Amino acid sequence: MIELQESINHLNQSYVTNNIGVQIIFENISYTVKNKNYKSKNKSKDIISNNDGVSNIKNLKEITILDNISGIIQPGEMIGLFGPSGSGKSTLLDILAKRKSTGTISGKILVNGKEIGDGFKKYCSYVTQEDFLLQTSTVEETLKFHADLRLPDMNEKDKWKRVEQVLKDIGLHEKAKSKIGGILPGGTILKGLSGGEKKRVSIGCALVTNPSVLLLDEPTSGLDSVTALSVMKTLTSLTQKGVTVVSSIHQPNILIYSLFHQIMVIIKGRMLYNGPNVIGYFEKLGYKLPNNTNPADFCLDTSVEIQNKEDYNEICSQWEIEWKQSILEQSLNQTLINTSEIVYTNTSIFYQYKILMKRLFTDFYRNSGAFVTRLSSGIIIGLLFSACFGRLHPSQDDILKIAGVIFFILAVLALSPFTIVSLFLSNREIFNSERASKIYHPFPYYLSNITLEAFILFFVTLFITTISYCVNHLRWNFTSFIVTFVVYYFIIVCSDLLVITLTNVTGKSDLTFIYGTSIAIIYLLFMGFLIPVNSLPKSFFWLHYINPLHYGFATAMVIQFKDYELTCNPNQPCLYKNGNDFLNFYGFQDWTIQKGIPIIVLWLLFFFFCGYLALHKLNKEKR
Ligand SMILES: Nc1ncnc2c1ncn2[C@@H]1O[C@H](COP(=O)(O)OP(=O)(O)OP(=O)(O)O)[C@@H](O)[C@H]1O
Repeated sequence: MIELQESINHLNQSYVTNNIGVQIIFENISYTVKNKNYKSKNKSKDIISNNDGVSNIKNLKEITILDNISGIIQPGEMIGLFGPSGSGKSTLLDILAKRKSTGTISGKILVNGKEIGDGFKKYCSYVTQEDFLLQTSTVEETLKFHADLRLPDMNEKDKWKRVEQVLKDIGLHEKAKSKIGGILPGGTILKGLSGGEKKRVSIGCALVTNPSVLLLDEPTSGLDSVTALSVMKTLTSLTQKGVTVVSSIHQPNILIYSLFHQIMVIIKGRMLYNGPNVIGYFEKLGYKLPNNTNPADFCLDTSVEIQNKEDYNEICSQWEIEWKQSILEQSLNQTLINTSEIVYTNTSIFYQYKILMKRLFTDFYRNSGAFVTRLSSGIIIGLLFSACFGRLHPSQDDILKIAGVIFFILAVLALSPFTIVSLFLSNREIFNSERASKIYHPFPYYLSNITLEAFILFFVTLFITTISYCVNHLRWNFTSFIVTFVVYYFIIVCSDLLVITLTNVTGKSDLTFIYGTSIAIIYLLFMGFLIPVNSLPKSFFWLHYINPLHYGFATAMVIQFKDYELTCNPNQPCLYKNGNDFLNFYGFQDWTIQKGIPIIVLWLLFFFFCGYLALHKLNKEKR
């Protein structure tokens, strides 16, 4: 008993040197999801009415994906989860890892005899089928990132020791300083690790907490047989240290098959077999392994054959009775550590922000091409249009051109953030995967991204404003310049946040462009330059109220024209004797900087929260 308590204490201190043995028993697990194709007019036909599979499914309100599935996973064993495609392997792994965010789950999961608790996250890790890794990070940085966020109680030195140990465990000690590599947002290819090595890094990320249970969804998919074997051998070496490994797998070769201590076979959401001798069981059912046949292939072929039989449900029910009577009874009597005492602690939001900021700036530095492109396009556009307008004078001839410069700068600032759509979408997959692992809260992630964006936009705006001021000779004094810069900066950040919101809402670049450009066109049209607000048709008048660009334009115009002396040409009619007359024409005579800037800040805050809500609530990966 004392030994068991010591193990728990070790685990609660996070830096575990020995794995606790973890047994998982799941009993009568069912998982149903709402049928999106369900037609309400078919409500009365919930009962299957004909033999056409598609129309039958349409008649069902709910689809059962797992149906009363039970099984046992013993400590320190390697379990292979077999079954035809779509049988429910990934669903079962998701449920065991507590990662299902949709549907209804019923049944019981016992970890060492006790109901699964929150501490499970501390000693269970999950490796998804796809590798979601930041391309520009090195192997050791990737592992350290996970160590920083998953081992809150450990000091820096011990975290590095842990990273070293994991590098050895996954056999990538030599590649510690290599970049992950892959296609960067924007299309540049960064040379890095092979597919097998990336998979090892994904496994390594799961291993930093020294988990006692490792769940893997098809860790060998997309790998050649040699690499697949080497990955599976790495997993086997973990079981020798006491880790329980559960892995779904498609058609492993005989060498990989022989590494499994136990096999679970699922067909159509039901458990067909769970134990060490699947071949013997199939023989009992009348299916004999032919000579020179890979047992894994035989296993899959047989399970497909059984699932196509009309009585497959009875065969599964028969197995369940057998399993409950023989295996379950014995397993319930084992003495195991009470894992319900293990607590899971998260790192603080500030610490998460710091770690995410560090990774983001390293990524930014290493992939600064996107930044240079954004900056240079800002400079080129600024130079081009400033040169077109040329040097402007406070005269009747140039007054409209000065307003045109202000309008054009705001239009450029409103449209330029569309360049970030692909960057946000590519990082979203990594975010979704890390969020599912619950290693950080979405808020510090969002805030760190906005911080970086604000940093980049600062320079873009500074260049455009300075170029325009210098070339076009706008009203010059230091305060005017600074206030104009602040207005422009807030407007570009507003547009950026709007694009981020749309990206998070739609999740697709084409939709973001369609909605974004439509909004931008409306904003530009009702900004107050092309049609002064007091000339707007009554039915559209309200549109300028919900237009941050209008407030930006009005404020920038006031900075430029309030009490501005204008010269008149004696040979031409003098339309505006001074800047105030011109502001009057646009309906900005009562507008002030003190009114404009707070309203723009409120818009900024509004888009900031919209962007966050879209990321937090609408961007959830539905599993
Ligand atoms: N949330 C969900 N909503 C609707 N259908 C779902 C949901 N989750 C899973 N399914 C369906 O349940 C079935 C089982 O899916 P699952 O991914 O678990 O199968 P699998 O055995 O892992 O398949 P594969 O080997 O091809 O990856 C599939 O038909 C899948 O489309």
